[in-house]
Amino acid sequence: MFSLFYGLWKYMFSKTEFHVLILGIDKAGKTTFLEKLKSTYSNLEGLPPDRIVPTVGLNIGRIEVSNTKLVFWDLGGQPGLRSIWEKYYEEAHAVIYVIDAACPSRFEDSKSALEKVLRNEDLQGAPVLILANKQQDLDEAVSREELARYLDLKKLDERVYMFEAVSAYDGLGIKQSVEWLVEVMERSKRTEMLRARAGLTGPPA
Ligand SMILES: Nc1nc2c(ncn2[C@@H]2O[C@H](COP(=O)(O)OP(=O)(O)OP(=O)(O)O)[C@@H](O)[C@H]2O)c(=O)[nH]1
Ligand SMILES: [Mg+2]
Repeated sequence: MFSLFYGLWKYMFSKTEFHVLILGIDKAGKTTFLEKLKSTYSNLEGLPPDRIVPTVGLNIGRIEVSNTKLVFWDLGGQPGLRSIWEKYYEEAHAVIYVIDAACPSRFEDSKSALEKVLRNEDLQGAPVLILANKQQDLDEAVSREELARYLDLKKLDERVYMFEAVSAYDGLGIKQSVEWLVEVMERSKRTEMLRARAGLTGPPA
């Protein structure tokens, strides 16, 4: 009986917490993006870009958006570190994949790393937010449309995804991207599955 009421209480009153993985090859701008996110959604000043160093371990960022808690896991994208990504897949509600839109010489590496992420069974059903970063402040950045064509995003039909142009420096595109992410995570089958696995099932009918 107690566990029934406890389950009900937990379902009704605990704030949902979503885990979002930030992936992408090195220098894409993942950590800069996370710091901008933190300063956009909290009173905390994010680290300025000139104090951000390449990620070797894990950076964690927490924000709250419309009563929903988001925990971001930002991992290093250097080739030797990418094998660590998959250790976080099972617990992730969604993925943000960051691409440096101003560096065409690395598009191929970025595309194949993205395809590998999308193929992984442990991320089945996870919504994916693909971000073309450095979009506004660098003239050499390719357009959102051109990058979408290169990535061949049309073939992602079965996946819940959004492709957005952002700038981690000035915040372009950040709010609409995060709002989309919260909305899709709230009603995704993946969230239901992770909730059930954590014992947070809904109240009995
Ligand atoms: N112009 C411009 N530069 C950016 C932007 N975002 C990031 N950068 C720069 O890109 C470089 C890499 O940024 P990081 O945030 O360290 O990249 P990362 O993806 O976290 O890299 P790893 O931790 O090595 O995987 C830094 O020099 C940043 O200042 C942006 O929106 N515009
Ligand atoms: Mg980093």
